[in-house]
Order: sequence, then structure tokens, then C-alpha cells
Amino acid sequence: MAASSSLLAPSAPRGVVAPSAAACGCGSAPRGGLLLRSPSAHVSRRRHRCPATRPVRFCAGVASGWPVVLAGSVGRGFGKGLRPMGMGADAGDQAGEGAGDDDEARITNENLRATIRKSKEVLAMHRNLLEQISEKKKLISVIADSSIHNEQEPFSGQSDSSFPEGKDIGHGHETYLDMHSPQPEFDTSYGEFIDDQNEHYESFESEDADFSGSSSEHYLYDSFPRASPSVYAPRAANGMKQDYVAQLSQVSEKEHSINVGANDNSSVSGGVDLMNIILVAAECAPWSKTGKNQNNKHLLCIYFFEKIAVSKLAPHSGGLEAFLFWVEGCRGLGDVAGALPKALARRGHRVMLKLVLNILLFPYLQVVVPKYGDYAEPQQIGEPRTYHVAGQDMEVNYYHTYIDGVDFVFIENPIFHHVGSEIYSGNRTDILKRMVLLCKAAVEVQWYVPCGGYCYGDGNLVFIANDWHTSLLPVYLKAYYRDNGFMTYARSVLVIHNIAHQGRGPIDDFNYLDLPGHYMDMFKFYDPFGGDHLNIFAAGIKAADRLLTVSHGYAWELKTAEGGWGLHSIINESDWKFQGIVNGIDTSDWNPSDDVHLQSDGYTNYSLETVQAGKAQCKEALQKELGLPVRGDVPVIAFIGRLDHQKGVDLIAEAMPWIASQDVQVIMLGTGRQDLEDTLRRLESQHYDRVRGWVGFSVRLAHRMTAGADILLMPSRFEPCGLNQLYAMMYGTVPVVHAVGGLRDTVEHYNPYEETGLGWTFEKAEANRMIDALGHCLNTYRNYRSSWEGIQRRGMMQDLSWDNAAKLYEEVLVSAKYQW
Ligand SMILES: Nc1ncnc2c1ncn2[C@@H]1O[C@H](COP(=O)(O)OP(=O)(O)O[C@H]2O[C@H](CO)[C@@H](O)[C@H](O)[C@H]2O)[C@@H](O)[C@H]1O
Repeated sequence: MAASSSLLAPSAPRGVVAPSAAACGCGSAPRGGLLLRSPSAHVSRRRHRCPATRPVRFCAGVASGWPVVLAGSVGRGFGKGLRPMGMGADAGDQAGEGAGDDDEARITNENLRATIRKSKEVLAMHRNLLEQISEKKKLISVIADSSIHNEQEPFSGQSDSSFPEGKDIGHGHETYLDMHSPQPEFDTSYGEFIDDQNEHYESFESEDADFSGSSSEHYLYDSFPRASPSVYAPRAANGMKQDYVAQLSQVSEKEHSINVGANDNSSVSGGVDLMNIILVAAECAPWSKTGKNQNNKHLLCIYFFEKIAVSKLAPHSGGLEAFLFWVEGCRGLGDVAGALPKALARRGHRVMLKLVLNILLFPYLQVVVPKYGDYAEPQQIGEPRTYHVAGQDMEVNYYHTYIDGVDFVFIENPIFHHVGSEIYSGNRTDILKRMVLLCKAAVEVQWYVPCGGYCYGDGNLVFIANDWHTSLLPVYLKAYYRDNGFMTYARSVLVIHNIAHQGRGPIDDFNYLDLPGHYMDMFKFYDPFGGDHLNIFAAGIKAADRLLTVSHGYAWELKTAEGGWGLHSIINESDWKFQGIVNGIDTSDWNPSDDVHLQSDGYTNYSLETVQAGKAQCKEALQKELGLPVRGDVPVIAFIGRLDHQKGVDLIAEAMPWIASQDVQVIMLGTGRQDLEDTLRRLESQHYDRVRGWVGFSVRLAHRMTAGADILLMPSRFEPCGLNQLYAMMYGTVPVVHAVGGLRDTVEHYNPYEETGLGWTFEKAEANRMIDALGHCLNTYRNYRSSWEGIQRRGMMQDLSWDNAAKLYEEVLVSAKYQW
């Protein structure tokens, strides 16, 4: 790997672990009359037999039922004052109706007596179970590697309060920081990045004129409706009456005990560590993957850096320059949300973990995403629910499909449907409302969506939120539930795919979030340019139990002033719970041997054995399809990506005079910023005999280019992970990349002396550095064929699947589970 070991962020410390009653979250529904009846018909179906190979699961059945009762109690007890789900008046009434007197009446005396009778047994079992966990922990301590911290007190079955947050943090934090060292190469690179930012900023100058006034103007907020405090007043913890809190707590304890009892009916150790994972994202391939950049002027991210040159925007007094960055979609997120859960599901049946840790992980995975269109597979499921968002009651319907061991759940509401494929379209508040609704619905989906006939429940539950869009989820989990003693054992992990997009807005946006007033501090963030503002990503980072990003290199960069985009201080404070895991790729989708896009129009599938002939045929087909001269000897250079500052397509444009002077063909595919789209068109018209600039979003062409090209160019200024270079290597296409973030982690620079490496890297995001690397690459392509083929082979022979990454995710999820 190109990255020096010092660059790589070490594994996050796993010093944490007070297993405690996390043991309860089993997963298995109790048998023998222990169940309390759920008021909702759909959650009363306990037995979860998923289609196909899904095992029968008796899991968290009561967990799935109880919260419904809670909602009812809340609705009735507090009227409109307390709605853990942040629901509006109607919704609250509905909850009360759904689980009010009638429903409680259904909880028969007999059941209650049985519960009380059983509870003693259950508590005994619980104690026994905790002892087992303690034993197990000791065993793990012995066998686990040194990265697992063993120094915490053996768990003694104390109450939650005996494990204050951060108890083990100090130790882990110190260890983690000690392992870091400065990265001069990276710093140098960013020196250039800064210059580039200035240039880019100037290109936005006219559009940015509106932002030069007061801080509130920085958000173009004049048009957004100010919410009346009474409408948006926080409804969760603030409004709780103590007696009801106590009542709810009792219920929660019962739920907890019942889960433990249920575990005991199955395999104790297996039940203890069964995890229900709910991955929540704004998009998910293949259903939704950003089709087009929005360059949305109403969503603003601001990047600060040391002053290098004076921008035309008035420099602020702090000696920093500000760089404006429009929020837009992240396509790679869709790919990840589509593929990671399947890999985690596969991991659920791995024997290795069962042997080493004696646990069975992740058989139950759910992906929750908005429903933006009419998708073929998902079928409506569960009952509609109503959530209160920005003064409106919004009804959501759930759709579900089960693929490769994963339950995909789609949240349907017109606010999602209306945007169609333009996932991030609309103004800032439109997007914010969509994300509020998504997160409010997602944090409760485990109770209301009977996947395979049976709700997940909140036993052993972990949410994986992704990027700022779902950063509200960890906050809602805490504010609505954990602060009030519910879902005590549920955990949240937040994955940073791209820190450039943060969900920034004015402080008043807090009114849209429907949170208790004291949560304001979590969101309030100051920076010299925008002053006090609301930062959703910042709140998610603080609230999440674990923080991940998509490569080691990017994890390191995020902690620097240059790479953290203003959030580096918060990320550094969260270092104890933070680590990078390099993304995998969906090898069923991206695999040259059975890629469906290579099965027509003269393309062909190929493998490691047939790569030379296969790629030659694909190159010919690609040249024909795009009307380029059909020549096998000419190297074809490809670029695929969002057309924005990040991806550095402007560097290709800058280098084009040199590139076009070579005997090469260049094919660029992308969509995004208008000026960069125009650049693609211009380059094509200027060099029509050898350049094609395809403006648009075409998955088919992306696959075909990856197969037919010889070289993939990725001059990204920053790249959290990057997927295209991984796809390229799978297809025997050699990457030439800026050594930054995940590109540095994944593309080892070619060493001609030892015949090692996977491509070419350049240390600065500037055209001449790229030309230099590309020149070496072309020389090898033309004059050292066996070396070239070696690079191709090494790339194709890597295991780039999600399976490796999924194992690392498992470790993080388990450590989150035992985090107190
Ligand atoms: N015009 C077009 N037509 C067809 N397909 C197109 C396309 N433009 C882009 N794509 C596809 O979209 C995906 C982009 O993946 P990236 O990793 O480059 O994305 P992005 O920067 O959005 O993701 C962010 O999240 C991912 C996931 O964590 C990180 O890898 C990445 O560094 C981070 O910036 C690839 O599948 C690519 O082929």
C-alpha cells in the first residue's frame, strides 16, 4: 500500500466494556405465555419466518410490542406534551388511540400475573447471564489482541448509573493519540489544495454575493419560514412528568427482563450477542443513487483554512479565508448502503466469530431509506404512522423487500416521492424536513415494520447512520428515548462519507428538529465566518456511540484543520470512538466476469485469465459506441465522477493540452457543476478526434468505461475513500490518482524495481504532478507490457469485497454495544 504505516489511523480503542445488561437485548421473544400483548395487530405476530433461508427468529418480540404500549401511555398520559416520537397532536392522539385503554385492557390479568411470576425467574436468569458475560469477557481479554483494552473493572451487574459515559474513554483516548504522527506529505499536498480552493471560490463569486453580509445572510435564509416556538417546542424529555417517567421506566425494565428471559429459552450466549442492525441512509443503490448534483445554493457548507491568498470575498478578521461549498449528494453513499448490509448479513454466519467470541452476529439487518419512486420489489408493509415535521403532520407508509439476507425498508411520503431521482433537490429547509422525517421514522422502524411478519424490536439494536443526512438519528435516539430510560441498550454508529457536506443552517433551524431546548448546544457551532450556526453533522458526531469514516487516511485527515472542514475539533474530541474502515465494493454488481453491462453491443465479460483479450474487445466496443477511432494500441484514459471541486476534473482540463498531444484517447463521464459540464463539452469539441465528454449519469456507461479503458484518472483534491479506483482495479484498469484519503490507502504506487504496486499516485493535486504520473503510466503501458500486465493482475487479484470491511464493522458494532 502506498500509505506509510504512520499515516494510517490505528484501530479505534476498544477499551470499553461494561457489558451489563446489554445482555438483555436478545433478540428472542419469550415463550410460554410471557408475552405481553401488543396493541397493534402487526406486532402481535411474534414469529418471524423470513422468506427463503431466513431462520425462524424469536427475537425481541416483546421489545417490538412494548414501545407501542409506551406510545399509547405517553399519548394518553401527557396529551400533547410528550411524544417520544416527536409526533404532532394528531399523531399523539393516534398513538393514544392505538394503545390506550382498549389496548391496555387487552393486557389480560392473566398475562400480568404470569409476568410477575416469571419476572423473578427472569431476574435470576439475568444474574446468571451477567455472570456468564463476565466470564466471557475475561476469556476474550485473554485471547483478544492487544488493541482490546482489558483494564476496566469486571462487570458486576450494577445498574446503568455505575457506568457513567466515558468511563473507559480516557484510556482509549490516550492510546489512540499516542499512535499518531504528523504527516508532512499530506500537509504539503494540502498546501496546494488551499490554492485550488481559492481559485474555486472565485469562480463562485457572483453567486456568492448574497453571502457577504451578516452571518444569517450566509445561509440565504430570508425566505425560510420562521417557526413559531409553540409549534416546534420540544416535546420529548422536557414535558415528562416524574410519575410517568417512573411508570415508563418500570415498563422498560420489564421489557428488558423479558428479553433476557427470552434469551434464556434459546442459546444464551448466542442470544446475548445477536445484533439487529438498522442502517439508515438518504440513498441506496440500486433504487436511489444521486442522479445529479444540485449545487444547491441554499445548503451551505463553509470550509476554513489558513489564509494563503486574499480572496475577493472580504477576508474576515480572524485571518482565515472562507470557502463556500454547496451541499450535494454523495453517490458513493448509495453504493455503500446497497452493499455493506449484505456483507454484514453474510458475516452473520461466519463460524470464526462464533468460535473466537462465541457470538453469532448480525443475522438481522435492515436498511431504511426514503422511497423516492415506484420501485418494483418493495411491497407495502405495516400500518401507516404520522410524524410531526415543521408544523405538519406527515403520514409515512412503509415498503419492504428482503434481498440477500437484508430487509430493505422504504419510508414513503410525498416529500420523498416528489423529488424523484433528484434526491437532494429543493431548498435547504425542504431537504432538512425530509431528513427530519426520515430520522424520526427510522428511529422507530424496529417497532412498526414487521419484516417477514415480525418487528425487529429494540433488543440488541444498533443503528448505522450515514453522513449528515441521517445524523439526527443518533440525536433522536438519545433525546427521545435513552435520556428517558428507553432503548438503553440500543446504540448508534455514524459513518462519515464526506465531511464537506454538513447540513449547516441558521440557529433558528433548530425549531424544525423538534428537540428539547437543551439540545441546542449539541447543534450550535461557531466558526469565524458564519458565526454561530446550526450544524447537524456536528450534533450527530457528538451523539453517536461510535464514529466511523471510510478509510484510514481520511480518518487522519478529518482530524486536521485542513481536512476536517471546520469540524476537526469535534472529531478530535471524539477520537476515542473514531476510526477508519476502508469501503469494500459490491462484487456482484462490479465484476467483469458477469457484469450485465458487458453482455451486449460488442462488449464481453472477462476474468483474470482472459483479461487481455476481454479488455481489448471491450475497448473496441467502447470506441465504437462513442465514435472514437477504433485502435487497440492507443491507451484509453477514463474519468468518472461528480463534476465538482472535490473530484479535480478541472485539473484534467488544465492538463489537456499535454494529454491531447499524446497519442491517447480520453473519455470523461460526469454531471454536476454547470461550468465543469461546459468544460467537458468544450474539451470534446476541441479534441473531437480523441476526447469524449459525456455529461450525464449513466451506470451502464460507467461500467463499460471501467472495462474498456486502460487507465482511470482520479485527481480528487480530497477523497474519503473513492470507489471508482476500486472498481477499476477489479476490471484490470490501472488507476492514476492523487495520493489522498482513501486513494492513498488503496492504490499502492508502482515500483518498477520490485514489480509491486497497483497504479500511479501523485502527491499534489495539481496538473503538472498529474502529468508526471500519467507520463510514467503511459510509458509503462507502451514500453513495458509485462510490467503493465503485472499491475493489472495484482489489481484484479485483490479481495476488494465488503467481506473484509464487514468484519471490521462488526468489531465496531460490538464495541459500541458494550460501550457504556
Ligand atoms: N455520471 C455518472 N454516471 C454514472 N455513475 C457515476 C457518475 N458519477 C459518479 N458515478 C458513480 O457514483 C459512484 C461514486 O463513488 P465515489 O466514491 O466517487 O463517490 P462520492 O464522492 O459521491 O462518495 C463519497 O462517499 C463514498 C462512499 O463512502 C466515498 O468512497 C467517497 O470518497 C466520498 O466522496 C461510483 O459508483 C461512480 O461510478
